[in-house]
Amino acid sequence: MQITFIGGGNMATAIIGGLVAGGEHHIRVVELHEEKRAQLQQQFGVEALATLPAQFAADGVVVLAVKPQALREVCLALAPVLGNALVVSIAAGIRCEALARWLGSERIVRVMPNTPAMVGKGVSGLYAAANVGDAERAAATSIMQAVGTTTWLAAESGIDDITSVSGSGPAYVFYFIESMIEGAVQAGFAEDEARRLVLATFDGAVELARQSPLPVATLRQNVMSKGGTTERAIFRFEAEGVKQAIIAGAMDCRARSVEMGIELSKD
Ligand SMILES: NC(=O)C1=CN([C@@H]2O[C@H](COP(=O)(O)OP(=O)(O)OC[C@H]3O[C@@H](n4cnc5c(N)ncnc54)[C@H](O)[C@@H]3O)[C@@H](O)[C@H]2O)C=CC1
Ligand SMILES: O=C(O)[C@@H]1CCC=N1
Repeated sequence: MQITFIGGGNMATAIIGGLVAGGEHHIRVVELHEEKRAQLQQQFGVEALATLPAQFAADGVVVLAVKPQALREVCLALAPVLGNALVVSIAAGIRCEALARWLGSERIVRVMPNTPAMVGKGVSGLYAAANVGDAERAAATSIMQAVGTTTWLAAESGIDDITSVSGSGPAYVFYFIESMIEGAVQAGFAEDEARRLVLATFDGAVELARQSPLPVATLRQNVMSKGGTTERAIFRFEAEGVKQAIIAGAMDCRARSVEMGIELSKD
């Protein structure tokens, strides 16, 4: 499969990294910045172009991986050369209706990936415009499965939902990790050791949650001895509204996805 990425930034790099590790595809990247082109070429051995190619293979897939604010311009430039290629947009917010209008094509799949794709542990939500066929859906699934797990969403609004969970979720987790590292440093550990301990704690806790038949809340309660140390920490989190803040943050994230769709699809 010929896969052309438009935009070679953070998310494209994560997906390309996963695809290259899995082998087999012909990958091209169109990227404005020379430094990033050189980096992509050197790191992954992919073809890196400064401008859009003149044509795409009939079974080609174009992955739109620029910021949502740049998408309209990119689509308008792409329209005359797109031919029959399938378009996979990973941009947050922008609806199929706007993409179809700009591209003059309805062969569109929206995907909400996440950066752990870089290490083969991505989570991607997929949604296809109404008249996208099974072969195109299978092509999009196979690209995203090369870098992690996939789930098809029945409604386009599911993309807003999953953005607030797995799309943006790695940042929530990194925020928690950062906070625990800062706590460990305050407790007296050197930065390196703090990082190692916190990451191992996350690894262990996630693996336990994965393997255990118990609800996550029970696993938490099992750490909290009555009158003990953990209880003191969790009581503080509850008093400070940490859980409510995380839930509210995720809801704000979802609302921003809806808002971006409206804001950036007008023209
Ligand atoms: N970073 C993340 O965790 C996730 C990002 N996304 C979506 O992925 C898209 C890209 O996000 P990031 O990779 O974080 O942004 P980024 O800013 O790292 O990458 C965008 C790249 O596109 C390039 N670019 C801009 N205009 C271009 C043009 N006309 N032609 C070719 N290249 C052009 C830029 O030079 C930049 O390297 C966004 O639409 C975002 O909503 C989706 C899921 C997760
Ligand atoms: O923050 C953003 O807008 C993008 C979409 C999901 C993750 N990063």
